[in-house]
This record gives sequence, C-alpha cells and structure tokens, in this order.
Amino acid sequence: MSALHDAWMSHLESVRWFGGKGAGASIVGLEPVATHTDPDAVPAVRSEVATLAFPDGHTEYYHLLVALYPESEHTPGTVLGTEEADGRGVRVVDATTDPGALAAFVAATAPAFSEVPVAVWRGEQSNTTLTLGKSDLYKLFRRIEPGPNLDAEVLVALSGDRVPALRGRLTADWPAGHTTDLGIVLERIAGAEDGWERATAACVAGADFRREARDLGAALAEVHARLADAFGFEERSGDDLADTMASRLDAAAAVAPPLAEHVPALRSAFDALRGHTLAVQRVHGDFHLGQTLASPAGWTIIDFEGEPAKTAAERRAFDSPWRDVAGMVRSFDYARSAHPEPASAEALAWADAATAAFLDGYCAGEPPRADLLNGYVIDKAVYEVVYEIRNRPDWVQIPLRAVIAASVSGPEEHPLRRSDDDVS
Ligand SMILES: Nc1ncnc2c1ncn2[C@@H]1O[C@H](COP(=O)(O)OP(=O)(O)O)[C@@H](O)[C@H]1O
Ligand SMILES: O=P(O)(O)O[C@H]1O[C@H](CO)[C@@H](O[C@H]2O[C@H](CO)[C@@H](O)[C@H](O)[C@H]2O)[C@H](O)[C@H]1O
Repeated sequence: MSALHDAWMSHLESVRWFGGKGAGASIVGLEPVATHTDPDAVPAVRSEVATLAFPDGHTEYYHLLVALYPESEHTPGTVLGTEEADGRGVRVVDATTDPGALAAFVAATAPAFSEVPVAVWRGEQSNTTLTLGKSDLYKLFRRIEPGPNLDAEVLVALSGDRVPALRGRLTADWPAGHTTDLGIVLERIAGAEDGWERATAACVAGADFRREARDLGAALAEVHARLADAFGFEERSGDDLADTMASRLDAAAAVAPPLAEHVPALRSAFDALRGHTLAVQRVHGDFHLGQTLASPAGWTIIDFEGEPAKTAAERRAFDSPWRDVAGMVRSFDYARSAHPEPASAEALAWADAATAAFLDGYCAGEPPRADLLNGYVIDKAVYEVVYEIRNRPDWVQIPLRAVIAASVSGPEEHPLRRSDDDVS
C-alpha cells in the first residue's frame, strides 16, 4: 500500500460521509476516472475512484474529488501527499476542502453556475453537497457502484414536482463499459424544512400534525403513481414476499440477539401474505421523515437511493409501494421519541393521529391493505433494530419496542394498535 493510499484511508476515517468507519478497510486502488479541468490548470481537478477492501472480503468504491497543485505552489485545503507526474512532484488535495478547486470544478462541469458562490453544505451524511448560490445544489455521490445512480434515475424520470428538478448529471466512463454517476446538480427547494425536524417539533409541542401528514400521504401516492408510469410494474407472489421477509428476519436475528425470541411470532405475521398476489414497482425504498422536505410549495420527497446497506441491484428491484407507506408509519413512531415522555398518552395519541391521517391521505379515504402494511411495518422495524445496533445503539429501544409489540399482539392485530407500549 502506498503512502497516498494510507493518507486517504486515514482521511476517510475522519470524514462524516465515509460509511465504513472502524471496519479495518484499506485502499487497494486509486484510479483517476474523469479529468474536469485542463490537466495543466492550477489547480487541476479530477475525480478518482478509491477501491476499498474490507476484512470480511467485500469491496466498496468511493468517489474522491481531487485537486492537484505543483509542489512549487501554495496549496490550500487538506493535503494527502504527493505523486509524480511527468517527472515533477504534484501535491494531492481533497478538493472539497479547497474553495478555489471547488469553484474551478463547478465552472468546468456546470458552467451555468460558474458565477454563483460555491460552498460545502454542512450537515450532510452519506454524500457531499455543494450549495450553488441560493437555488441549486451539487450533490457529489460518495459510495458509488458501477452504472446509474438510483436517485438520478428517478429524478430524470419524474422531472420535478414533488421531487427536486434535476439540472445536470456528472458521469464517468468507469469501469470499462459502464457509465457511472458521480454527482447531480439539482433544485434546492426554497424555504425547505426537514420533515423530521418539522414532525418532531410538532410532537414536542403537542401540535396537530394531521393536515401535514395527510398531505404527505397524498404526495407519496402521487409519486408512486408516477414511478409506476415511468418504470412499469409487475406482479409478485405473496408467498415469495413472505419467504423473503422471513429470511431477512433470520439474518437480522443472527446479528441482533434481542430479536431471536420474537422470530416465531413475527414469521407468522408474514404468513398473512401467503396465497395473495401483489403489484410491485419502483419505490423509494427507505422512506422516512428525514427524506421529506416541507416547504411553502408542499411536500417534496428526496433521496431515492433505498436502504444504504443493500446493493444497487437490490435497491433497484421492484417492491410493493406498501414498503414506503410502512417506512413512514415507522417514522411517526420514531418521532414520538423526541417527546419528553415518549410512552405518554399524549405522545402516543400524536403518533397515532399522524399515522391515521397519513394513511388516509395515501389511500384517499379507502382502508389500507392491513396485511401488507403489517408485514412491511414489521420488516422495517426488524431492519431498524439492526441499523440502530450498528449505528446508534442508544436508539435501539425505539424499533425494538415495535417488534415486541407486534410479537406480543399477534398477526391479526395492526402493529400500531399498541395496548402494551411500555415493554422494555
Ligand atoms: N433539494 C433539496 N433542497 C433543499 N434541501 C435539501 C435538498 N436535498 C437535500 N436537502 C437537505 O439535505 C439533507 C441531506 O440530504 P440527503 O439527500 O438525504 O443527503 P445524503 O444522501 O447525503 O444523506 C436533507 O435532510 C435536507 O435537509
Ligand atoms: O437516511 P438514510 O437513507 O441514510 O437512512 C438510514 O438512516 C436513517 C436515520 O438517519 C434511518 O431512519 C431511522 O431513523 C429515523 C430517525 O432518525 C426515523 O425517522 C426512521 O423511521 C428510522 O427508520 C433509516 O432506517 C436508515 O436506512
């Protein structure tokens, strides 16, 4: 491993967007995949793909934006080391820490925005976003897989309205024979407030959230209909789905010991899906309040990339729209954790009212498909137990409480009809 590999690896361990922290990964390749500026420019800016090998044998690819400076020049930003080019030493810098390099990158790859101020947006999680003035964003994808990015695909297909408008796409011919998205330029929703912030503030204040929740349900239904128009739909057997959920449950129980005793009861909830056929289509895949923006224009849905731990092929696979409905049902349950007394009658009533209004908005007044909703809510809560153990162990009681309630109440009970909320 070269000194540059080591330096990038320590840098990755320190940045917020790197999802493999502490797992003992090492960089086994650094490959330039796109040169954005003139290679002789100072700085020259290019995209590289870092190939990371993990001790368990799996490989991940990360997109790095790199600025290159002659050794004789003053070098701003985080310097990773030097490399040789045409017999001269060149300093290698993380371009997202270098305002001059970012301006050069934007001028080269999104020339319509070359005159607007560029800054790195703080508070990002799994990617890096640049603000382009007040009305646009440049989202640099970090963990990439060969081929199109799921979010970019959906934004192209839906072309604005309830989703941000797509202004441009940054791609690379990498690996050979593939065109891979490295970033997108998109509309910055004016006056947007994160849906999680909006909902938790309402829960804490005891404020009525039913109108917003109903509108959110209607917005999701509209987006689902447009996704089905754009990508089509298929039929899937309920037996197949029940088997898939049961094997996900088994895999989760193997890494999350508190799930083990609930496996038989939860499996029987999935059995309600057997003997049915359901329509499957492209969905959001990881729909929760943090993937919604409330603004004067209504609700906008963002980040159609699915659950982070799945492969791109798994995230692109058709699924039932009830997966997304269930995701939001779980999110309202999470939101009450912001309440000073999450198990109080007031907090429960808030979450139940928001959930009922959301379902009403989604189903346009018709009753929801209880068997599918029930199965997907449990499937999601099981996923969340594993997610929280790995990422936020202090939060694991939130989904575990839902798993226990579903296990105790049995398959015929709707998981939200919580008679027994104070199980610990
Ligand atoms: N188009 C947008 N307009 C306004 N704010 C946005 C937009 N997209 C994302 N955001 C804000 O940035 C946050 C992170 O965005 P997200 O796409 O979920 O990033 P990541 O994929 O890195 O997790 C969101 O929760 C939201 O607050
Ligand atoms: O936003 P991501 O696609 O990275 O989703 C992952 O992280 C989410 C947390 O940020 C996680 O969502 C869970 O916590 C939320 C509150 O922080 C809650 O609203 C969601 O309902 C709950 O699932 C998500 O599961 C995970 O995939």
